[in-house]
Amino acid sequence: MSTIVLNVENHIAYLTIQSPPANALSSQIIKDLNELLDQIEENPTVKAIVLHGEGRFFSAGADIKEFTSLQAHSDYEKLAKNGQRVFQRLEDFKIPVIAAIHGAALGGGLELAMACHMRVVAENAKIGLPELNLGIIPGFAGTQRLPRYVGPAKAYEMILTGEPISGEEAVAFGLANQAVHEEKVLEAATQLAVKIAAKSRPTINQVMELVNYSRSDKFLKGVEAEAQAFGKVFGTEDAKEGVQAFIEKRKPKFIDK
Ligand SMILES: C/C=C/C(=O)SCCNC(=O)CCNC(=O)[C@H](O)C(C)(C)COP(=O)(O)OP(=O)(O)OC[C@H]1O[C@@H](n2cnc3c(N)ncnc32)[C@H](O)[C@@H]1OP(=O)(O)O
Repeated sequence: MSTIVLNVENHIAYLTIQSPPANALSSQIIKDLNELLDQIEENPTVKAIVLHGEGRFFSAGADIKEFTSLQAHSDYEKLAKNGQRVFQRLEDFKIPVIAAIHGAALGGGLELAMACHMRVVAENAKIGLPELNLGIIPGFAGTQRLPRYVGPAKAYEMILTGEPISGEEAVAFGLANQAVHEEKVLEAATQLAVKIAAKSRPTINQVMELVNYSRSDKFLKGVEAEAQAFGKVFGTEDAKEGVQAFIEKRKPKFIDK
C-alpha cells in the first residue's frame, strides 16, 4: 500500500513517504499529503516539518504507471493542477518544511522538494527534472520553481537535457542548503529542525508569511500555464512513446509529433 506516515516528536512533524519501490507520487499520495497537512495545522505543538522518503529514494516523481490509466488532455491537466495545488499549500504553510533527500528527487519528487522551504541532500543524490526523456514536460510547477533556485541558464540546461545533478552540485547552485553523506541526511535535517523548533512559534509563523512576499507576481500565472501545457503535451505521439518506453525499459524513439 502506498501512503505517507505522520509522526510528531519534540515539536517536529516527520512526514515519511512509503510507496515502494520508488516513492512515486500517485494521486493517492498527493491526497494523503494534503490530509496530513490538515492534521499538522491542527497541532499547535508542531514548529518544523521534515519530509523524507523510505527505501532507496526520496521520490522518483509522479507515478508514470498511473499516466497510462488517463485518456483526455483534461485528465492530465487535472493531475498537474491537483499536484500544483497541494505543493502550493505546502509552500504557503506557516510551519517551515525541510526536505531530506537521499537517492533521487526526480520530476515530481524534485517539484515536491522545491515546494519545501529548505533542502538537505545526500552528496550522491540524483536531482533533476527528466520529464523530457518521457516526451512530456514538468507539471508540478517545476518550470516555475527551478529557475528561482538555480537561475534560468542552469534551469534550461537541467530541464532540456533531463540530466540530473548531484547533491553537491545542488548546494553549489543554491537549490539545496547542505549536502551530507547519504546515511546522515535525516539526522542533518533533524538538526536543522531542532534549531528552528527552539524559536517561538509566533515568530516562525511570521517569517514564513513574510518571506513568501519575495515571490514573483508572475509565478502563479506560470504555474497555470504549465498545467495547461502538461495536459496538451500528453496529446502527442511522443508522450505515448516516452511513457511506454519507460515501462518497457527501453530508449524512446521520438518523432517530434
Ligand atoms: C507532473 C510530474 C511528472 C513526473 O514526475 S514524470 C516522472 C519523472 N521521473 C522520472 O522520469 C524518473 C523515472 N525513474 C528513473 O529514472 C529510475 O527509475 C531511477 C533513477 C529513479 C532509479 O533507477 P534504477 O535504480 O535503475 O531503478 P529502476 O529499475 O529504474 O526503478 C525501480 C522501480 O521503480 C519504478 N519507478 C521508478 N520511477 C518511477 C516512477 N516515476 N513512476 C512509477 N514507477 C517508477 C521502476 O519502474 C522500477 O519498478 P519495477 O521494479 O517494478 O520494474
